[in-house]
Amino acid sequence: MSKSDLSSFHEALLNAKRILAVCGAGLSASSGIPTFRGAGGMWRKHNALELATPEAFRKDPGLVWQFYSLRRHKALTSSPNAAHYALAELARKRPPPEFLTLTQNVDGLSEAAGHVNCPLSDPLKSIEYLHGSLYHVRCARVWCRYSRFDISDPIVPSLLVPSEGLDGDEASWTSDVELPRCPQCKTGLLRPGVVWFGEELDSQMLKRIQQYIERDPVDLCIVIGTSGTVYPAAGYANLVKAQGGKVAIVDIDCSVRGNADWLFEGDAAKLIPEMLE
Ligand SMILES: CC(C)NC(=O)[C@H](Cc1c[nH]c2ccccc12)NC(=O)[C@H](CCCC/N=C(/NCCC(=O)O)S[C@H]1O[C@H](COP(=O)(O)OP(=O)(O)OC[C@H]2O[C@@H](n3cnc4c(N)ncnc43)[C@H](O)[C@@H]2O)[C@@H](O)[C@H]1O)NC(=O)OCc1ccccc1
Repeated sequence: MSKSDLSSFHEALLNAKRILAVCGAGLSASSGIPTFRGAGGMWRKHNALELATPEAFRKDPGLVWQFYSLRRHKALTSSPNAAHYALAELARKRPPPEFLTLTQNVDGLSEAAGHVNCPLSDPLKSIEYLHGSLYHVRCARVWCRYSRFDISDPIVPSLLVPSEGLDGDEASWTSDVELPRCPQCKTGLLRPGVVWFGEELDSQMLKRIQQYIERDPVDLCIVIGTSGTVYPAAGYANLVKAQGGKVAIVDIDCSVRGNADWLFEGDAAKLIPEMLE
């Protein structure tokens, strides 16, 4: 059986009682959302991964807010692709606890495709947002609990994304911009409600995922458009493999991908609908 044998994958999907999907930036790539490692992971001479840290925000909140204002603008003006819809469709056909999706993406495109958690099946989830959302903002002061859902674009006038976008010339952007402030404590800056490097993921969520994987063996793990370099997200497929479950990897470049039962090389937006039909 070749590793890209769709019929054996379909059979495994059909017979699977518990399925896990782990998604990364590659899932949203063909919706026009840049990946982290695409374009060398650089945004204006800054390493995107370095901007996603509490240290960067402490050092230059204006720069970090420009980075996130652009990503909010990009995500708000982008649409889900066929892979987002196919995953949402499978979630409807295989309600919790049959199918759980873990996404590292903060762009809201899975949600926009209707891939949402049904309150009736609480506390069981269809999808877990490992790294938060661009549309959830909260006070940066640890003792202030203020937060809100916010899709305004820009979130404050001075963070308007110049028409030529932020990748344009430096001049179009200054760092002493008027930043969004906390309306509750009046002293704190608001920050994007995403999990930055060095920050803990939501412990309740991590417990739910652990229970999902440990309660009954996961038969099939589908790893979609992720370089598998960021933890704990990158560890779940190996956990499934260690339990005797099977792993399928979908990536535009499978050349460096190791121990999987299936390797489907290509655009997730094209392959996922075929795999999940
Ligand atoms: C870099 C890495 C080594 N560092 C970590 O993992 C760290 C530290 C760490 C913890 N445990 C470890 C164990 C070992 C080593 C290090 C660690 N983890 C943390 O800090 C986590 C928090 C991590 C979350 C960070 N926040 C993000 N996002 C939100 C913000 C934001 O988005 O701005 S991570 C962010 O980057 C990651 C990017 O990875 P991908 O999504 O995979 O994207 P990438 O561009 O890399 O790859 C895209 C893939 O798609 C493919 N592709 C492209 N186009 C397509 C296409 N069209 N179709 C299909 N595939 C495609 C490409 O080929 C490629 O393979 C995503 O997770 C994304 O969410 N917190 C934590 O563990 O807390 C406790 C703790 C803390 C400290 C020390 C110990 C314990």
